[in-house]
Amino acid sequence: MLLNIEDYRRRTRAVLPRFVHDYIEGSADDGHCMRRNAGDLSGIELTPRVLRDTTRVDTSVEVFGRKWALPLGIAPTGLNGLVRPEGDRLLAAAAGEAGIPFSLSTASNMRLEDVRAAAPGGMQWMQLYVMHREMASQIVERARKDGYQALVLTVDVPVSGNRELDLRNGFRMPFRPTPRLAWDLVSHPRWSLRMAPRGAPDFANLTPSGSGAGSTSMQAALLARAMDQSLVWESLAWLRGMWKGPLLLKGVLHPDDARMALDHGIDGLIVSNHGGRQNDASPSAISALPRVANAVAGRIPVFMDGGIRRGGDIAKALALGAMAVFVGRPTLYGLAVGGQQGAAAVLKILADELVRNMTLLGATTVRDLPARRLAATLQAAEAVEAPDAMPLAR
Ligand SMILES: Cc1cc2nc3c(=O)[nH]c(=O)nc-3n(C[C@H](O)[C@H](O)[C@H](O)COP(=O)(O)O)c2cc1C
Repeated sequence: MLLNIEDYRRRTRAVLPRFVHDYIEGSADDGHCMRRNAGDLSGIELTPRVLRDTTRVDTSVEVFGRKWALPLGIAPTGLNGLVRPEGDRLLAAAAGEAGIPFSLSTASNMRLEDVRAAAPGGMQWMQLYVMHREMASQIVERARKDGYQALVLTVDVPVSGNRELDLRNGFRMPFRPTPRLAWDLVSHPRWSLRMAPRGAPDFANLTPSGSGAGSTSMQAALLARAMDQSLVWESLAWLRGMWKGPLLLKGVLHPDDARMALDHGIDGLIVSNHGGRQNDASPSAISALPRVANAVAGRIPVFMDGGIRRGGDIAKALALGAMAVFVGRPTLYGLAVGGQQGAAAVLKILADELVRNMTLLGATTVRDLPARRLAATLQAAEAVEAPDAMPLAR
């Protein structure tokens, strides 16, 4: 029975070849940071308030002038096409149906225009990796023309984290099957048959027009996450010159960096350690969240991702100052198990759990969730005081 995200996670192991499964599940070094994300979330307590009218529970939230049905979005993940053909489009459609945003990765396997066309009424954010400034400019320009609503600059990948599972599996781009990989494919015939008509997915946004896959060296550079390491705070003016809409930084954990972001006119922050895939010594996202939220003091919205596996985790993050959260792996599990429907089912599980949790907490809107009202116990956040109120969107 697929009752919860953990059920989907387990099923994923059976339906995907090992190298794809390990790519999703993998973390940096020894996985300490990834485990901290989950462990610190589990250590947070929210004390219910009783005898409140919870006949109607409203999970919606307004972000940058748009209404989200849930305080939840899909985080950018590269290589969704390895999980299912056209995985980017399927996830975007699932998010659109659920009334929540989808973030498209620079490392997507479909052209950003095609993803947008597949869910034109939906909310889509474009995630940016800067490998070459010229290429990044072209992606930003295309995203602007095509109506992407926010630009998310990922700042926690100056180099790739050490993903030893991928190395052991011989996973690289362009995809070249080794005997071991070939055996992996043969033992997962359904996945292989689904992939066969299109061949191995490649990165689809690396040429100016978005047609063709870009050079082999560019493909390899993106998989190796060979970023422009000269990107600094001052470089943000270059991005701002091209992008007038909401500009967010993803991967901020330190309160001083949050203050720097304010000084540089950033519109929103995503507190994230990349799902434990980058610096294994990073704090859990949930423990970093209240410090960042306090530093920002409601001036811009703060989001969070990393380890969200239950609706109750969403409530915890909102209690500690997030306006909304994102999930990375959970919707990939759904995609792996059941395509668009599977991703939709995962979102529904999280939504139903959130409604139940809010009801149990006596919270009828997301504004009832901030910590002081619920007497949250913040072991994970040490002595840092939880923010008083939800930050307001500008
Ligand atoms: C398979 C995979 C690929 C990812 N690719 C990207 C990416 O291309 N860009 C990015 O900013 N973050 C990427 N991330 C990080 C996610 O956006 C997000 O921060 C993380 O998955 C959240 O943790 P969770 O998986 O525990 O929900 C990726 C994560 C996974 C699991």
